[in-house]
Amino acid sequence: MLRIAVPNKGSLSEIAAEMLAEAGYSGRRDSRKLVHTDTRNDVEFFYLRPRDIATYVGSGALDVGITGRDLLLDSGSSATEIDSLEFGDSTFRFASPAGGAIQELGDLAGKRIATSYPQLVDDFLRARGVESVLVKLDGAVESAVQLGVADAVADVVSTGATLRAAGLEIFGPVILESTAVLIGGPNDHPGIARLLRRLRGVLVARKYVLMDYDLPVDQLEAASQVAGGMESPTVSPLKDEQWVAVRVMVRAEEANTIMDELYELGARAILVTAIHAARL
Ligand SMILES: Nc1ncnc2c1ncn2[C@@H]1O[C@H](COP(=O)(O)OP(=O)(O)OP(=O)(O)O)[C@@H](O)[C@H]1O
Ligand SMILES: O=P(O)(O)OC[C@H]1O[C@H](OP(=O)(O)OP(=O)(O)O)[C@H](O)[C@@H]1O
Ligand SMILES: [Mg+2]
Repeated sequence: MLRIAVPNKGSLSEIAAEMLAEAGYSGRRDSRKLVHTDTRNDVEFFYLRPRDIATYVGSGALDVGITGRDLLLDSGSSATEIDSLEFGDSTFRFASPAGGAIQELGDLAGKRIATSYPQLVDDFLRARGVESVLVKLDGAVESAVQLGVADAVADVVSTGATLRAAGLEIFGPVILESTAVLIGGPNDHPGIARLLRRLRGVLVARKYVLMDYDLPVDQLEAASQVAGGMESPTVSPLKDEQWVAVRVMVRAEEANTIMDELYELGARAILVTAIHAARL
């Protein structure tokens, strides 16, 4: 049985659960349950704090996990990133009082930096030869400057609203671009490849749509240039031999542009439908 660590709370938990459901796995019904077995798919889910997931996976206690790249790097665990899961994006940045004395990385030398990600920040500063004092806090680090326990902060920034509200301003280089990731450890479980295929399938299903249309047969080459499909378009005969029916997968964001171009080539009855699952 494949043992999978998933976030039990926080920014990543809901989307991770949705993604696993779309990938065909059953999940816990009660949010206080910490373990759920999906016997049909031969997997066991462990609902853990996202910050702890890399520790469990890196030690081999669990086979794979879903967590944030920033949390993985901060954990110091030997777990490694298998793939990005394309949600939970955030940027990790330094911030200091707007218009104050700390404006660039070098200004942090000898200063106190509040963060919940001390390992991540320490690795970053060390690699650049900056020596600062890290003040480890559990959360709400933006208040640390106002309250006098730090001179600057290093934290997750999404919209930037929290920083602004605390009178802080981003400065210096990007510490990390983070996203939710699938991580693995020492266990080489055969179920990992299947899980990965399913999760990638969910990402494809979200990104692509199916497009069906009728086309004058002499326009087939031109239409294939507009939308070539994954391997090649599926072409079916119609009763009227001057026409064919064509089916292709296209990127959802490009669907309308492609419909416009196909229409101009003479395509008619162009239909777009959602894909519920995919294996490429
Ligand atoms: N707006 C956001 N705030 C915090 N974390 C975010 C945000 N957007 C994405 N993330 C990512 O979510 C992960 C942090 O999740 P975690 O559950 O530990 O913290 P949280 O969402 O801040 O929850 P809490 O602070 O209530 O424990 C990190 O990988 C982080 O990059
Ligand atoms: O850029 P923004 O969109 O404002 O989001 C970023 C803020 O959100 C998170 O805090 P969270 O709400 O998780 O509280 P915490 O600091 O207690 O973890 C993060 O730590 C930042 O403070
Ligand atoms: Mg938080």
